[in-house]
Amino acid sequence: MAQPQPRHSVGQARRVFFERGLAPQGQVPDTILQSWQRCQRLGLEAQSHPAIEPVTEADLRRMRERHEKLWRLARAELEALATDAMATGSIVILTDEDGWILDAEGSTGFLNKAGRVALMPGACWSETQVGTNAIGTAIVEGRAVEVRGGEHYFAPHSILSCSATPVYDPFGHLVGVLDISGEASVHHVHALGLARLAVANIEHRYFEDGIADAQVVRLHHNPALLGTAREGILAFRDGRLVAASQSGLQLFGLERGELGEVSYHALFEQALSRLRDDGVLVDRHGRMLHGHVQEHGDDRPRRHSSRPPITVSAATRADRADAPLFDAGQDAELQRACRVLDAELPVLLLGQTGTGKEVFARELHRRGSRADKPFVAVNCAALPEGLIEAELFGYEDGAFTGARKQGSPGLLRQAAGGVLFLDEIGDMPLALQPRLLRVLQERELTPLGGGKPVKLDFALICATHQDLERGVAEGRFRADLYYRIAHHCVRIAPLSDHPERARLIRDLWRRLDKHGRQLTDEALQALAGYSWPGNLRQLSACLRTLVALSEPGARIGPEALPAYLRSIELARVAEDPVAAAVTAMPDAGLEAVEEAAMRAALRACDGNVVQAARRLGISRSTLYRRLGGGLRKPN
Ligand SMILES: Nc1ncnc2c1ncn2[C@@H]1O[C@H](COP(=O)(O)OP(=O)(O)OP(=O)(O)O)[C@@H](O)[C@H]1O
Repeated sequence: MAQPQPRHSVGQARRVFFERGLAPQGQVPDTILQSWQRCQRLGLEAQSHPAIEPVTEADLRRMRERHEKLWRLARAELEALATDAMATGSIVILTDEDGWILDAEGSTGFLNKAGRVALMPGACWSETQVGTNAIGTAIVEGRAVEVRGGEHYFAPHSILSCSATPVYDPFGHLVGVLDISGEASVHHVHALGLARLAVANIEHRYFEDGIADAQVVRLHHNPALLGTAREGILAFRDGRLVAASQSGLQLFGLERGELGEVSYHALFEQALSRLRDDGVLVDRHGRMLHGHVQEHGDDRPRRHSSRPPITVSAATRADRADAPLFDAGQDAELQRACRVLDAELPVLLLGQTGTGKEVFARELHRRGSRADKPFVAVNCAALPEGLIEAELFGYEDGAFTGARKQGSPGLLRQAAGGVLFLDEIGDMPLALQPRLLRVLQERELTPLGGGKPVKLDFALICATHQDLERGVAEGRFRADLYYRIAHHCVRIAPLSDHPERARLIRDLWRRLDKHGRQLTDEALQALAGYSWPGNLRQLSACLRTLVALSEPGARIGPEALPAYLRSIELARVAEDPVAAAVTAMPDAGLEAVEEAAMRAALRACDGNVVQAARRLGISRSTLYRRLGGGLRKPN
């Protein structure tokens, strides 16, 4: 990164370089000196006015059209930065990958001043044409660069102070530059940091369109940062890392040039299915990362894409070996909701991901009067926005490009007589909400592309993990649709709030295992002590894996549990001193965390191995093996 230099030393450095032909080592940042040397080799004349010819309005329009994606994804950042820039008398600039300025916004006063040196839309600020400047030099260097006053190669540009950060697409290709420029006489301390943050947001948005034929993984040590620009995003195609965000690369100490070279197994110890099932994945350094997998290219972020976006099925059978479990409270909820549904009124299921909303909806279908008719489940978050309308409402022959020859009846008609389950209703695009509302009110549908209105007959269950009331308050969800679907709400509690997790685990275990496998008390205690952020989905996947990996009749102890249960959560079960030791080292590898937990437990138990092992829920021999000699033997 360019270091700010006192102005007098730049003047001196210019004299040394341009008049005496020597390298002013240490007087300007190396980046600037190297750029001056490149410009000199090109024969640029520093005291002259560079010839910058902005393109015509029509060419600029075409250029913007060609870079529509960059412009669209950068729009929100440009607008936000332009407001700040106005207040500080500076401007924000977006260029393409060659330095052609697509947009400049901010302080009108400074826009005029910058225009006098052709820092304006339609001009090209590549280093070869304009000499050392933040935009052009950032493109050459491939990283953020600050160029202040006299550090610009051409003397007339010394009125500018500019901070530029290149923008890369997920595959590591340079797509543009975001620059903040202002008066050279003012030191814009935060400009480079602001440009970097804005670019991180833009690059993050590039992944919203998905990556075709790739599995996109979003990860972070801290689950609270998932969904923000700080999460690491990695995309794998055929087991190879083909795309990544800057934070994704940083997480593994990788360079952009390594995209396409690194295999999944070089980065992770566990299979990707672990992340899908448990919401956590251990990497090659033993670090536990939280996150989720987004399957194959789509135009919106997906949740739980392991499930197909649309399924049409018959009612589930109650006598299945893995039939769901409902406690007395849930059973009462089911009975009430069943009556509501049979009265042709909609039911809304609310709950965190994996709490069992779809399982609950299927059970409602099974118990209700429409059990012999189809159950049509639509995951609104997993369907591309452009397809939701056609899939739901159907279309006539040739209604839009790509439409099937003979048209499609749409899912609303396919649900005829049965139950339509709209999962993730909170992700229903705003533009489609009035149409859905109309259909729900009129129970009649006119397919896309025209045709006769058709009478509809289905019972509606909606589900979401989102706070829809907040969605209404923030204008993301229509109030009239909300009141229509939220007639009867059922809240499904997260596992962390379950009052009797141990009993639930025992009951689930009995359902899953028919061959006498037993969980030891320690294992049960550890399982019940964990908060299960992925709820029943995570717990159920964990128990199924334990059954699959053990022999009939086996006793399953804590050593068989997944690593995330054996370390951090065991420590939490074991109360404060241990939990404190573990939470104090959020970035440490798993082994180090486990060891810290063991040592803290030993200290808390005054060196008594038996007590410490019990407290941690692990065997004495494991504690001896891991901590070696020097442990006090029990009497
Ligand atoms: N009542 C239950 N009994 C047993 N297992 C259950 C139950 N409910 C859910 N599960 C387990 O959890 C998994 C996830 O449930 P489900 O798909 O219904 O969750 P969800 O709340 O709809 O999740 P999402 O919001 O992510 O779509 C199920 O596949 C099943 O393994």
